[in-house]
Amino acid sequence: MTQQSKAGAVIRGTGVVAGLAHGPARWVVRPEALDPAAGSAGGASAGAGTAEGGSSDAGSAAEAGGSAGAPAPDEREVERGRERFAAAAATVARRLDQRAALATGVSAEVLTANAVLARDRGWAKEVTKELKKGAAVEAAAVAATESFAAKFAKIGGRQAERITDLRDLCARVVAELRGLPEPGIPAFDEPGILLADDLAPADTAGLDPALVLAIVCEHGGPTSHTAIIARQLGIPCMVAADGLSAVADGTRVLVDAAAGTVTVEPEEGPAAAAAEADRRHRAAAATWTGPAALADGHAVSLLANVQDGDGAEAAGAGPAAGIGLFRTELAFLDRADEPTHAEQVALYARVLGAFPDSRVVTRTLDAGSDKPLAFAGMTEEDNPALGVRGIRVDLLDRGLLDRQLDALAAAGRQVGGAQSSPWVMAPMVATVDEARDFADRCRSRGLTPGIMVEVPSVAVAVDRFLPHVDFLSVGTNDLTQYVMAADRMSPDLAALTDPWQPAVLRLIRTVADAARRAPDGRSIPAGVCGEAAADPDLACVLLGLGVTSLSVATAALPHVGAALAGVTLEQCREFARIALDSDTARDARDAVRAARG
Ligand SMILES: C=C(OP(=O)(O)O)C(=O)O
Repeated sequence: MTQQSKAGAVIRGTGVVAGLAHGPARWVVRPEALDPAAGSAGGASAGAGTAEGGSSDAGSAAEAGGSAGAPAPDEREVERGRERFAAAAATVARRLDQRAALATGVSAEVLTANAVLARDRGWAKEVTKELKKGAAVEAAAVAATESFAAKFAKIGGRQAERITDLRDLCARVVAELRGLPEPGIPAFDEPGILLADDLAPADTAGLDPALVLAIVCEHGGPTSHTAIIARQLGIPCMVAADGLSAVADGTRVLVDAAAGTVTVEPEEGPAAAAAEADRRHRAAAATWTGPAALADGHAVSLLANVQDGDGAEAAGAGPAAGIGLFRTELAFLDRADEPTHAEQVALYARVLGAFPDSRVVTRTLDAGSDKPLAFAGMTEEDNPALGVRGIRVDLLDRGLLDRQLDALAAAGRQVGGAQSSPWVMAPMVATVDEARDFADRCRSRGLTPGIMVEVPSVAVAVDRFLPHVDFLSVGTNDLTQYVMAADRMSPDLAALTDPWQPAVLRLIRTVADAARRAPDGRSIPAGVCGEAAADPDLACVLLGLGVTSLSVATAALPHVGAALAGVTLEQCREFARIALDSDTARDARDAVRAARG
């Protein structure tokens, strides 16, 4: 750990909002109140002024977790503790409501959701249970919180990411019980980089982007509230930055959220220049309105990735030229039963209707691995990323894919016009047989068939697949996972699953070259719809490699569009040459970034 504090040391994490920032580190101080031991009946009531325990009962105290050694209380003491907790939680909830009223969008929603959590009856009940075991009210609050945190951690996923919200609420309630000011963000007297174990939503929602240049958390995940709000505020953000605690408050750092790095005490001149260049790029993005084109006038097909009707309509209202990836499985993740034909038609028609005159690419259900669908009939597997997922689910239930294609064809007929023969692609295709079978089933319904290029077998032998399909779309997230043999979900392997890996870029070039020279003199569209396309520098490289479209999250469109507007096709080709000529992902990124300036 100590070596990470040295000048030039690099801490790695996961970037969740791209951007670069340079400035002094400012730590959020963790409230000591969250240490259960500090809140026990014997030692935690400082400030609150009362010892919640009463008569002695060693047996119940031993069971009390945070209250070990505390005597069993009488009913009045339990009631007093319950009332004090309820009053403190109500005060915290009221303050959150007040802040929600001043906030907008996701920030307001998050603050309101946390106010609701502060009033949660289950939490209060658990606190009473702890009080009855003899815990002081603060220890009871901490123990009840930790009991829920353990349950959330067991459930995992998004629920686990709510642990931070819960602990933050608990810290606020304990501070209130002690008569102390609420814990939170330090005062910024100059712009700086906010560092934290993990940020609480109540903190993130009130951040001033003029002062907080970037956020780096030692913990947290890409879908945590911190990430969501940072994205809304446009603040570069990194999570899972292992070893961050070794960076002392006040140390100057350079955060590169796109690369997922924090450099401790970097060389001042280059760091300041890089941050300034990034600030310029972001300012250009703020004013970019499309349509996408290169500086030499070459039009670029810049499309949106969506997952439901709302997302499609939001994309339709912006500069996207269409939809390059509609992830249908994400629309049904919470469904126990397969959506009916009518439900599917309604959803697909809404998405197709968002771009009545342009391309909308629907991906058939990519169920499995990190996106389990309850109704897809999958069983638990030891190695789900290499198991039954995507088009392979057809092995379990052939009807599922057919019914989805039927619904999409019906939606296309309903919307009509340019959408009467919707583009549809299959995920996880690995063999020519699968591609041919999928294409036949699409064509028999009047659909336009394509496949994702995400299994290396397709990229390596792409010329054998081209005769069967009308378009290709490279899913760089999975392609990188499978080329590098590195789980895309593992934060420890983030350096391997970096889409700048030259081996991945070489495969993309192979695919783009082959698609341009498809059989029968055809030129088959070959786009990229993975996260790689949302990195402005890498987007330039991908165009230089010859891909025909880029599809990115709607929020990333202006960043990519503005970057493309600043370069010519010849420059993109040069960036591609530089990247392909690199030995490592980091070298490729650094060299292209330096060339782009
Ligand atoms: C776009 C992709 O698919 P997913 O939804 O699995 O990220 C990809 O793998 O790049």
